[in-house]
Amino acid sequence: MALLEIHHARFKAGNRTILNDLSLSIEAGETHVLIGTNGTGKSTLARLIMGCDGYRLSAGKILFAGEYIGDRRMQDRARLGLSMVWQEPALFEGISVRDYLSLGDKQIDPSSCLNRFGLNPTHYLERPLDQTMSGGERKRIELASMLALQPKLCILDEPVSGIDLLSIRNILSVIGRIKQNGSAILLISHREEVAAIADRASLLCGGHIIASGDPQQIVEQYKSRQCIVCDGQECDYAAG
Ligand SMILES: Nc1ncnc2c1ncn2[C@@H]1O[C@H](COP(=O)(O)OP(=O)(O)OP(=O)(O)O)[C@@H](O)[C@H]1O
Repeated sequence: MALLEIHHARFKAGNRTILNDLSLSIEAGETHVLIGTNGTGKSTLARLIMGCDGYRLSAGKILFAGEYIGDRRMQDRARLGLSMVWQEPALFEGISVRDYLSLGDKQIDPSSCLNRFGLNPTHYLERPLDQTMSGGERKRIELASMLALQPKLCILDEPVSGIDLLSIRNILSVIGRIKQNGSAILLISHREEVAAIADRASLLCGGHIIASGDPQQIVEQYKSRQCIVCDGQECDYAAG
């Protein structure tokens, strides 16, 4: 049994079909990268898995650890072990970095989480997570929280966007650490170096998974556009 199973998912916004007959499975402990052009439905899929307001399937189902979660609220899904770092880091006004990193397993030392992301605890532990922090800093702190929370599945939407070039390697190695902690990871990214750390990849086109397999092969398929059935035009898969 896979940890996450999505069967024949369909999602409509108004009368537009965004995801169509989408099936995907992620095994426990697996790192899976989801690749696809802008606007093809990657973040929409992540919101559906997380149970964001307004994101419910019109057909198909999502199972987590064998349990149907389609009718569960976001907080309940988090309790089951689903976590996400959003493409645009969230603001947690009023909460300090120390408190934020202590929300999960109390055994985990917030200072060591920060150190692993190249953030000096002396400068960050007592600071509030607000607009005074840069986007890159907030993103690193959210990623650090995945080390502390140890979710069963964490979804990382564009984990290196907003991260400076010199720090990308460090971020990738900490994602490896999140994996070593036992979390399965769904990476949403266009970047080859991110795909390279995955065990498996899936290619999304027009709201439909059109190929899954070895990350390098999927990246080549994506780059060569062999698989982009819609060739940048209105996609056949979205027509249904
Ligand atoms: N609630 C909604 N209402 C209307 N349109 C929506 C809604 N949610 C998503 N969409 C549309 O669905 C399409 C897919 O959006 P999504 O953010 O999932 O793309 P993406 O693959 O993550 O793109 P990117 O790589 O640019 O981040 C877009 O055209 C978006 O405008």
